[in-house]
Amino acid sequence: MSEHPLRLGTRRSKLAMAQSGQVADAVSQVTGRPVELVEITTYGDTSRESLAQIGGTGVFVTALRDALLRGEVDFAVHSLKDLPTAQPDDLALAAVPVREDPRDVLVARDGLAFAQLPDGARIGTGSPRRMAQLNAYARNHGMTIETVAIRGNVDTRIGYVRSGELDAVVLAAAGLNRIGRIDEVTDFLPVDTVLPAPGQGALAIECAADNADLIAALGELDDPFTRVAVTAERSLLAALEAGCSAPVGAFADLLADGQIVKEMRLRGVVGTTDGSTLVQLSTTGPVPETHDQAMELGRELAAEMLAKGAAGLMGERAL
Ligand SMILES: NCc1[nH]cc(CCC(=O)O)c1CC(=O)O
Repeated sequence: MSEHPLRLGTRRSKLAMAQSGQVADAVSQVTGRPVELVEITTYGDTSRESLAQIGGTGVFVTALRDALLRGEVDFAVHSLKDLPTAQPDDLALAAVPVREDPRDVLVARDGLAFAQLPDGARIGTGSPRRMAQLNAYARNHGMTIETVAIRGNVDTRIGYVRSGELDAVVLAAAGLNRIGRIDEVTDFLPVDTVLPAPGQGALAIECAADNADLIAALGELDDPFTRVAVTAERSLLAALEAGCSAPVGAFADLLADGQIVKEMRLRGVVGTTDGSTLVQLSTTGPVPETHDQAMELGRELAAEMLAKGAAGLMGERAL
């Protein structure tokens, strides 16, 4: 391949720079070419409006995609959970690298775990999905908590705890891992308590659909299992006709019998943000071998959830 560096378009937030830097290293290993980071500012980075007001996390993605399509950069790295479920024809999802910790975590004052929070504890999160599941858990365990809508980068969010304004905030483990702050976690929330966002913990490496050489080179970083798992999770989200700011959680994992992987399980949840109603279901089937099979698993679970009233619980996107 030629000598000129590959240009990786990235947002300039700490999280984006960290994950782009890690992927840049991996890409230059597999391609033998240097990779340079090209910083791109997105509307979501400068706006103080809430995510729902500016149209969801898709705003973070659009500016990077525009730069790709204009040929200003060769590829981009996204947090998969921020990617809209519809893949544009002119862009290729060249690789989904192996997923890291998909869980949500608590960063609380005084090292407190979730179960140790006092009555009336104020917990910050901007995510209706997290609110719905935390409030449902509290209701079912005789706790009273107050979920408080916040947004901002990781520093800002953890800052609310350090300043004493909130008792705790909820964040994704993967993000804290990538920026080297995982030691500030005071509780890892099991996926049985809080199902993560579809695709949480996974990255997406995207480039122009007509760049076959680059697609092939980046494909070295693809993890086929992560890809089918997140495909099923995102298919569920799409079939519920929900966006990335909807109160929808989904997680696909493997069920093994000893060392032998038997099946894939897909779990999904939708709920009201106050936690008074949750529709939570799971389905299990053969590990999908194709994109279409993974899509089908997501659609099947969505149909069952819709039959149980899921559609009526998704009107809360404004939170
Ligand atoms: N909502 C923004 C966002 N997008 C991706 C991550 C974390 C990394 C990931 O889930 O892959 C975060 C931060 C968070 O939710 O705490």
